[in-house]
Amino acid sequence: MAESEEFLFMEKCKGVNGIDKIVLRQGRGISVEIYLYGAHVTSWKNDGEELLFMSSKTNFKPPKPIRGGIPICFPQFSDMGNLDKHGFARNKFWSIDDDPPSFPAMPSHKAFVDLILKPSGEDLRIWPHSYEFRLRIILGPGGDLMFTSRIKNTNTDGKPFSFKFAFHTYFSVSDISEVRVEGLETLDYLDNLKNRDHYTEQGDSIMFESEIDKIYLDTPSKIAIIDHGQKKTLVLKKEGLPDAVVWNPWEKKAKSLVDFGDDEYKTMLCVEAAAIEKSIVLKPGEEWQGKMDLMVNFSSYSSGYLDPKSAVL
Ligand SMILES: O=P(O)(O)OC[C@H]1O[C@H](O)[C@H](O)[C@@H](O)[C@@H]1O
Repeated sequence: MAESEEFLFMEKCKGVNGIDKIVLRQGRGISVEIYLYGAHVTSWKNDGEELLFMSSKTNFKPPKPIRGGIPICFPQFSDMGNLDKHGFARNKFWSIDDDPPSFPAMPSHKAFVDLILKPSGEDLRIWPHSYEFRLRIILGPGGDLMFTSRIKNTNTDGKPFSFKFAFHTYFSVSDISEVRVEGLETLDYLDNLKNRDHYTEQGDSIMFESEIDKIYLDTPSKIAIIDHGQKKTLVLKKEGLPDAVVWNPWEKKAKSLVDFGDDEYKTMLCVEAAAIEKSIVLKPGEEWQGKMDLMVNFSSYSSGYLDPKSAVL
């Protein structure tokens, strides 16, 4: 292929308000957009169809976080600490890591980017720890979206640090009343709407008819979001992230969020791969790794998606 015709698997460009953006592409309507502000994925398309929810009211104005897509919560989750809600990683400008230490990549993984976040002098006053947070985002040839998150303690004062973490994914759904989530039934959870008290989920797959904000504990490595309205199933696979948050603000809370449309709760669902209940603790020199893969299948049949023998995965 002539150089001028070369397919661009990765492109750097400008997004809303001139913020640097990376686009990963695989052809056939398969693409991902990532803002360097927050290392925030704002779009994931397969077959031309958008799979992530973005609020029509988000304004892409730092230091406010972007509402929708995939924000990263680090080193704090929610208000479980003294930092700003969900920590600072989603409000920082990340850099492209042009010289990432090598770690396994499949030869077929041509659409990828390595990002890095390190603290500035001012950041160290807010959270007095040195770290290197490396994030590799890969768009597979079939449209799978894969994240590897690596956080290293680079403190020179000999001190460990601890943190919580979440990939706060906002999935786009056709109609929240037509959606069910499989993989979380019968699990223990902390209910954010009830003082984070401990409960056990009953019954079958999770369905939605009111506000939900739960931290499921020790969850399986695969969770399926089955959208009957759109005949699609989104599968979330994870490693190193034992917990899973499920959030939908529903009508009343949606109205109280300035960057969220009043009716938009009907077309989104957050299912967040996370490490919350037990903080991760790293000594100087130690590194933690957490992975999340997202896949879509355009059919909403059965619960066979979580069967290890299923052809889907
Ligand atoms: O409004 P944000 O700071 O982005 O947080 C949005 C939501 O994130 C998580 O899902 C939390 O469990 C919720 O309690 C919170 O409301």
